[in-house]
Amino acid sequence: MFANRVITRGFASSVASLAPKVAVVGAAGGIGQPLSLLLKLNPHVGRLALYDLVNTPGVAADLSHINTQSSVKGYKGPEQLEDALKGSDIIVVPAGVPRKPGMTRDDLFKINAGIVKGIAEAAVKVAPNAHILVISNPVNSTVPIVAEVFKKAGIFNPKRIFGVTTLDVVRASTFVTTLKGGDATKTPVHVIGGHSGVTIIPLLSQTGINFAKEEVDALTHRIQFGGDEVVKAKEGLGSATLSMAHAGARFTDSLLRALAGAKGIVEPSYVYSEIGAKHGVEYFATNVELGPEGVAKVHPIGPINAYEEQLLKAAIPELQANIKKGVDFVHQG
Ligand SMILES: NC(=O)C1=CN([C@@H]2O[C@H](COP(=O)(O)OP(=O)(O)OC[C@H]3O[C@@H](n4cnc5c(N)ncnc54)[C@H](O)[C@@H]3O)[C@@H](O)[C@H]2O)C=CC1
Ligand SMILES: O=C([O-])CC(=O)C(=O)O
Repeated sequence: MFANRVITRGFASSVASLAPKVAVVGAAGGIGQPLSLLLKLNPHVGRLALYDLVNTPGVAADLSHINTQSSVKGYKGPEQLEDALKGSDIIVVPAGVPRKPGMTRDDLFKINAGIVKGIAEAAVKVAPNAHILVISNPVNSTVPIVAEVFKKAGIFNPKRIFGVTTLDVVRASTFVTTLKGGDATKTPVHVIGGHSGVTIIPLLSQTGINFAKEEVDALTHRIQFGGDEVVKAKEGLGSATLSMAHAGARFTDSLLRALAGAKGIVEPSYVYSEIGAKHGVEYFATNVELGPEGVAKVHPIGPINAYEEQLLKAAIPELQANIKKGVDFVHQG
């Protein structure tokens, strides 16, 4: 259900329509700009609010000339953050610094933790019912940061906070079909765990495809470290932006459709999870069925083989440490 439905008139239309509001925080960045473009093209978006510390008036002016139904408004600087978020149904957060070669996602914590915490605090004030889609790394820690800010305010709703891990399944489908053939758009791969290195656990046994042991090793490594391929290729100029914009737009589109009542929409996401709790972690990525309230059902891991059991075992201590770091940051910071 949309948190903040309002009636507005669509572009060039005399018919009043419901207008879900999506805010993008970090909208002028490498992910933010193409993501905002894809959202401007999405017919389910009614109002697009673009927030960043810099350049958003220009990005908004540019996108506003596209003849789709949604309105676009730019907001710049901390004094405009609350106005940008106010009344949002969905807040997508690709704000913060990206990796350079040699860095881990956890190395970004120092800068990005404070950025994400500040955005969550503003959301608590002006958009307490918004669904928050966290892209900023390290996702394993930034999702707990958002959750703890909402818990502190006494309004935590686990159905509304998502770590966007869609890029992991997008990559997994691409890499599997590159090796084995087939249509990547019709070859889903269940990827569970978190969003960094060994915490990314592809469940290749669930694809129904036969792999040799060396193929499983190579694919697992490539899916776990796909982000590093892009960081290396960009030679210090950042990490994945275009593929991430696609992944973020896909997740936002799925959620918008589910909020509007569409059934059977399943996307992977790193969420507060009873499935995770069984393995000793509060947050865990698995397939999630989306519904009118956000998370409708967190799907179980499903059958896994001995190889994947080992991957899971290796992931848990790192995930626990990443989650604790995020939780502690909110209570100490
Ligand atoms: N979840 C995932 O699968 C992925 C996550 N990422 C992460 O997304 C984040 C953004 O990456 P890029 O767009 O490439 O970086 P970028 O540096 O190109 O853009 C980041 C934007 O955030 C803005 N920003 C900084 N502080 C802000 C604040 N307090 N409020 C609002 N905006 C603020 C900057 O001005 C900049 O425009 C990084 O942390 C990166 O690691 C990147 C790829 C995939
Ligand atoms: O690798 C990075 O730092 C960005 C990211 O999360 C990804 O591409 O999966």
